[in-house]
Amino acid sequence: MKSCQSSSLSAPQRLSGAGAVRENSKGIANALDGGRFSTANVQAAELSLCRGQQWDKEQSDLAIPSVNGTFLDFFSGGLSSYLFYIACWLLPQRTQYSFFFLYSLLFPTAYTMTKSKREPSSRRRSMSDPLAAALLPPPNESPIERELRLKRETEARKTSENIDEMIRQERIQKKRTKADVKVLLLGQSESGKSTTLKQFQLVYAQAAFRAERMAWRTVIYLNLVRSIMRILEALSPEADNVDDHDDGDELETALVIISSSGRPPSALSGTRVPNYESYCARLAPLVDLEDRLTRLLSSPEEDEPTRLPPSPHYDTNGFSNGNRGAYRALGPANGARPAPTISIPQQRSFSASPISPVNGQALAAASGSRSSPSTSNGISRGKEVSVHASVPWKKGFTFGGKSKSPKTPNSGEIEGWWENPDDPVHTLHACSSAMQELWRDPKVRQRLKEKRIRLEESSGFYLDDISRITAKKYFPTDVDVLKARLKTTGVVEHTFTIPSGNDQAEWRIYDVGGARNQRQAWAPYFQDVTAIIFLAPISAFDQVLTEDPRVNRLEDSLLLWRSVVSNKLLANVSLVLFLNKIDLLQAKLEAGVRLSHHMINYGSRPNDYETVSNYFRTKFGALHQTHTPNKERECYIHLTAVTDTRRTAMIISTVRDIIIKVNLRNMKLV
Ligand SMILES: Nc1nc2c(ncn2[C@@H]2O[C@H](COP(=O)(O)OP(=O)(O)OP(=O)(O)O)[C@@H](O)[C@H]2O)c(=O)[nH]1
Ligand SMILES: [Mg+2]
Repeated sequence: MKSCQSSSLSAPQRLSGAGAVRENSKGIANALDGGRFSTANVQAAELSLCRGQQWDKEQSDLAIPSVNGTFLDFFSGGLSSYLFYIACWLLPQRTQYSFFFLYSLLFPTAYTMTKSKREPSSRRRSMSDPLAAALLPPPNESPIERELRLKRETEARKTSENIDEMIRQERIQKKRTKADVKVLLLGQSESGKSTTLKQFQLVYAQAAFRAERMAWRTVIYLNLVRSIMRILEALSPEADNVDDHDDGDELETALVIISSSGRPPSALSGTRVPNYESYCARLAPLVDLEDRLTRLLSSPEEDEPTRLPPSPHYDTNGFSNGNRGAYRALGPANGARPAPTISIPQQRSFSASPISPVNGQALAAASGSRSSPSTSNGISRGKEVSVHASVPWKKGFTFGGKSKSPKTPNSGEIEGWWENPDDPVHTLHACSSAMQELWRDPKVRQRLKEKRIRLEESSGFYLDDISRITAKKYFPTDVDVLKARLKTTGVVEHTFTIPSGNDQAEWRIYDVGGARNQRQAWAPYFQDVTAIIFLAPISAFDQVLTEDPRVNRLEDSLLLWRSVVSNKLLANVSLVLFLNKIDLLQAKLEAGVRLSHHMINYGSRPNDYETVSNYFRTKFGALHQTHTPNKERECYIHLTAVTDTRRTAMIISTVRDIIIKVNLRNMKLV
């Protein structure tokens, strides 16, 4: 009866579910004599197993009913034991325990009824209590036997306690090594949160990342088309008569960069682009294509940017109102997590005048649409189009379902799309040379410069790669996917299995929408969070918020950072700060944009990258020092350009080690 020997049972064996119980019941069955399966036998053996005692067959001889007894004896003892035995084999572990519990409640009554004729009352009572039955001293026990028995019992108790302690320790150890890590990516819109998440995918879920590359083709096409549309819009003579910031919701942050002093005079009467109308005519098919790509990525019913519930008064600390940025922090009234959505910012259409006779219809749909909110085919212009994350937009981009080729076995990507006449690549391919001419045209560049439009800072910038991207067999590279811009709304959870010492841990990373109307969705995710990676795009010191063109983006980042570091709910959460977009910062400073023009406090310090980046590091670090409710907490600051794959992979590895270390330390304290 090997399994009854507690010392030979390791803790995992004892915890290993139905198998262990079956093994035990087999041992019990073997121990029973000549088919004398009885309630007390089984109970005593099972209990001695549970208590870590050597099951003593002699104990089972304590007036056990047998199949040779009366019918009632058989029913209460024999039949029920059979039932128990069968249940041990058939039922899952949890059910076995319930069954065993019920069984011991029901049958002892019948059993004691049958035995009452033969047993003294004390024994009867004890037999109705399985534990007492198992521990009952033999009748006529001598003092020496008693002493031995008590010694045995003490040893058994000690063994049992040791096993319990082993189990407890194993549980703690398991929790430590397999601990779930929960990371929140926070920061304003376009700070680089989703790009950081893609970098995590590239490092820890490369196969899945690569398998999805094809789906990003649609987003990349849309990003490119929108860049072209923006240029045409900027060149439009009508655009000069309209204030660029009349409706902040419709602008993308990085597109139009206007200093606090307002529109430069050259923007109003500047360089004329003689080929403007010709460009409009040649690029007119892109108007429809833009709508089509937007539709492809959108949920049919969705025309609201977000479906977040109204924000209640949830704020306690942090997320205080900034002087200009009203941060209400907050979560849904019932604490429920809002449904995640992804949005693609829709752009204004350009205006062409006069309408080309060739492409007049397409252009007509686009022209004058500043005043008309929708196109001929019903898509709202100037409004963000949203797609719920539940919409499987990444799957099966067959563009009309006509792609006859199957998916490749390894990557799941669609083959032979270029043979499908409905594929958007054909329209792009046809417009490719016009797009390249437009982007290379020195007059166009001059006009954009006059209007202080720096498209190269804009998200989804693919204008230097037009010929590659519009090629019929274009296949997005990793970097293309990293650069693709798809605005997040709501909160999207991603799970990774990440090496952690000799083991692996499950990481849940939450990518949130960073626009102001999205921030109310963050708070419900603060609970149990292990670490926050906060992204502050420090290149944005001369830019304004899309949501509120009166607010400087860097100021918004600083206020948001202060709200996070001062939040008491997050007092014990590890903080990692990415001062992001340093590549753009460097380019901007080299182009002569002065930080002191936008941050008066910067004073007369040198305008070089080293000094500026150190200034930001100190400024953000000092905010943490001053406002953190936990003075022990360290804040880890990195200067990043999260579109740089190699560098970011190294930073992610460092961040992972930090988070694991801090997490382990915190758990030991718990
Ligand atoms: N050049 C450069 N571009 C970056 C960097 N980080 C992000 N981007 C680009 O900036 C754009 C916005 O980045 P996202 O990751 O979508 O921003 P987000 O924080 O998720 O924005 P929301 O979803 O609106 O909250 C993308 O097109 C990125 O490719 C960077 O360090 N350098
Ligand atoms: Mg995002």
